[in-house]
Amino acid sequence: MIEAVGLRKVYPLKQREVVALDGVDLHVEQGEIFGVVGQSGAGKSTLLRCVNLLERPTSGTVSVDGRELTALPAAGLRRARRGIGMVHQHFALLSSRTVAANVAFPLEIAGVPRARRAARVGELLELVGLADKAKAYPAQLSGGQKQRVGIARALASDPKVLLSDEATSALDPATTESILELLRDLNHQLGLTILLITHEMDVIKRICDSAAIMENGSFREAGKVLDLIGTPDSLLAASLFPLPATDVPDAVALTYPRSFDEPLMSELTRRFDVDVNVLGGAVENVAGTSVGRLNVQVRGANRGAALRFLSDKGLLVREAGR
Ligand SMILES: Nc1ncnc2c1ncn2[C@@H]1O[C@H](COP(=O)(O)OP(=O)(O)OP(=O)(O)O)[C@@H](O)[C@H]1O
Repeated sequence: MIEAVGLRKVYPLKQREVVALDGVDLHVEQGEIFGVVGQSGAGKSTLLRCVNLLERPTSGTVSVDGRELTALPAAGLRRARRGIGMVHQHFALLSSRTVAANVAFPLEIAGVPRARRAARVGELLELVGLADKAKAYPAQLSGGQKQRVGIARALASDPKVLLSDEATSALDPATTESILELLRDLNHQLGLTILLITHEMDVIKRICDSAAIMENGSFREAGKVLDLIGTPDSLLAASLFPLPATDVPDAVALTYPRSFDEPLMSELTRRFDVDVNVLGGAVENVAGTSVGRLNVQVRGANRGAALRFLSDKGLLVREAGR
């Protein structure tokens, strides 16, 4: 659905050049939520702006829904952009307009007649759970409600793709959760493809099907979240489930790349007569699967065979202690 190939963006400054994107290949499938995570300055916002061509890449191509945006003339690009909604970190609402008028704004610009506009705004406010706030002004809303208005406005032209620029960074944890849930619901209900940028690993854990870790203008790692977690030495797995360094003897770091029905640890102690002591870590539900990483001390004469058993079962096993 979104295909970017060899994206480079160089900002020429007076003294030097800033390479904000350094050869990014992005592949977002239809109907998935793809999260790009990275620290400040990694190039995330530049990437998002290059995807809808708010910013023209220095080189490389961008296609959305089969159309190469980088090859379109200005009028074609304006039309294509209607198929791409955008949600902003600080909501970007017009303070002098009511909630309904904010949501109607892109429809007015597109020349949609008044009656159709009103009906569509009603549907959109219903969709984001704000039907009772149509006449309120942005100043009368909470942060989460403002972001719901931002989302409704982004969906006004019925886009197939939604770009989210740190949509939850200005929100408290409970509100973040409810906005992420809304994005997940919209993704399911409307088949909406979502490309989001975030600096919060939790956002990736909560709602993303695929993810990329961005550093210095390029992707260090990209793919399906569950595949990446199951890849040995995955940076994403280590970032999603950080393990403290341990100097406990005979410790191993175990990665669970999928759910296991059987009680592996009790089977381990029974079959191999080893002592197992969980030192730390977490296993959590990601995309309906229990995945995570644990530091576990495994001691006993059959330790080697016990670890081989875990690896044969599909866990990733790494020596962690001395
Ligand atoms: N208009 C611009 N002119 C010059 N340099 C820019 C411009 N926009 C971004 N940059 C530089 O490009 C690099 C990437 O910036 P970008 O905003 O894309 O990163 P980011 O990962 O989104 O960071 P943040 O999370 O802080 O928004 C940074 O070094 C930034 O200073």
